[in-house]
Amino acid sequence: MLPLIVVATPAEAERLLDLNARVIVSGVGVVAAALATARALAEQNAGLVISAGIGGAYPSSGLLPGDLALSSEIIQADLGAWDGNQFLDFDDLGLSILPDSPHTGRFAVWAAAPEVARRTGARLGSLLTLSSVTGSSETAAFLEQRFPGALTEGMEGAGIAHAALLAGVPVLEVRGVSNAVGPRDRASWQIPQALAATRRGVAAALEVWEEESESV
Ligand SMILES: O=C(O)c1cccc(C(=O)CC[C@H]2O[C@@H](n3cnc4c(=O)[nH]cnc43)[C@H](O)[C@@H]2O)c1
Repeated sequence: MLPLIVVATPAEAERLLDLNARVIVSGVGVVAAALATARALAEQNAGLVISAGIGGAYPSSGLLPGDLALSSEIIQADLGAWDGNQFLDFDDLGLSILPDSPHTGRFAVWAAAPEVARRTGARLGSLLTLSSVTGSSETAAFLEQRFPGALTEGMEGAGIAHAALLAGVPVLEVRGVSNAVGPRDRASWQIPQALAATRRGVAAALEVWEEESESV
């Protein structure tokens, strides 16, 4: 079973097409990503799902454009309710993303993620998914405080993880850092460096997956 790689845009797919995996382009955002992943897994099963692409790094992570982040956990960070200026998450609200069991939108990942991080020198930590790009230092600080140790944000990971969970397939998120999370400064985004980092992470994940598959 080939691994499935899900990216948001054709530019993110371009550098991955020669790898030994099926690559699909979902479109941007958590819903587009979930739907595309669910459809792809229904068409053809996969042994591993990789959510890959560029992302923003939280200032306290110390990550810079061109660096690589891998998920130890994938968190759907904007699930909840505002009560005045207090944010209540699904734990507080007693809500679940699943119909018949508790799940707050914090997704466990593939057990080999630490090995991929070791081989690449990537940082391993929580990767957040949001429906919009954070555009202020205040919001970045709020998210860092709610999710201590969070490395990056993107817009697709949790949707891909949700579809993978329903299909019973392990998932990993790989983000090459293109920008710092904070005030919008699109001109400073370093996309080629981020795409190169993404490829490095995905290639290492496939290497580990192939070794694991050969040993069983
Ligand atoms: O602000 C703009 O002008 C603009 C123009 C083109 C693209 C964008 C995006 O925001 C792309 C979102 C896309 O890239 C991922 N991404 C990259 N950096 C971040 C971030 O700091 N926060 C959230 N998502 C980010 C995301 O996964 C999307 O696929 C903006």
